[in-house]
Amino acid sequence: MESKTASESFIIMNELVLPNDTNTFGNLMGGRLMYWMDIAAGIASGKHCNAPCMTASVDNLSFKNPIKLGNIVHIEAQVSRAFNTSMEVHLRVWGEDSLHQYRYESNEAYFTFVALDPNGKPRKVPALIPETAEEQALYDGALRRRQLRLILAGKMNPDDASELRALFFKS
Ligand SMILES: CCCCCCCCCCCCCCCC(=O)SCCNC(=O)CCNC(=O)[C@H](O)C(C)(C)COP(=O)(O)OP(=O)(O)OC[C@H]1O[C@@H](n2cnc3c(N)ncnc32)[C@H](O)[C@@H]1OP(=O)(O)O
Repeated sequence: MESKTASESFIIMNELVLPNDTNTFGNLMGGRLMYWMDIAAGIASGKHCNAPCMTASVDNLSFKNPIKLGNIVHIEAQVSRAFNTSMEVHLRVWGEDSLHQYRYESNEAYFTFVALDPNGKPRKVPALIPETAEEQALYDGALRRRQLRLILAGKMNPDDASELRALFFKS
């Protein structure tokens, strides 16, 4: 299976915040943003492995700034590392006020997607090649984040999380 570069999975998604997307403060509902982020991450992971993918997990999502009614939601998604059948997708979100021409950071998150075969079972994905320094840093950190999320999901024994343990215990 041929490896693919990180940038081959890069996508940008834009949405306009309409009244039906907002809460009583006139800001974008968090749940609506998560819905769009899920779709963006699904497209990016599908581009990497050329197969249908399922959301396996979403890492902690904190909302730095609300996105206002009438503003544009700008989502960038790119696979940061591929494992065996799963991929970590890095997402960054900005709000854009196109009238006054400025952009503000809204949030950042990591989603994990699993590629599925025609029987709906996890299937192998191509390895990912980071090319830039930023992609390399995301790639390097992905193993630690994977170990943490698998421990929290009860799918990994903390004793086996060597990369994560190395952060706390220096030899
Ligand atoms: C054709 C080209 C298309 C291109 C363009 C497509 C565009 C198309 C756009 C679509 C955009 C919509 C995208 C929305 C997608 C949904 O909304 S999907 C709906 C929500 N998600 C679900 O319902 C998933 C339900 N869960 C499951 O089906 C299964 O638990 C899973 C996720 C498939 C995992 O299966 P499993 O039997 O537990 O398998 P297991 O062998 O233990 O683990 C498989 C992998 O999952 C990982 N994993 C399992 N649990 C976790 C966890 N909690 N955290 C992290 N990783 C985990 C494992 O580490 C393993 O990874 P690898 O080590 O192999 O790399």
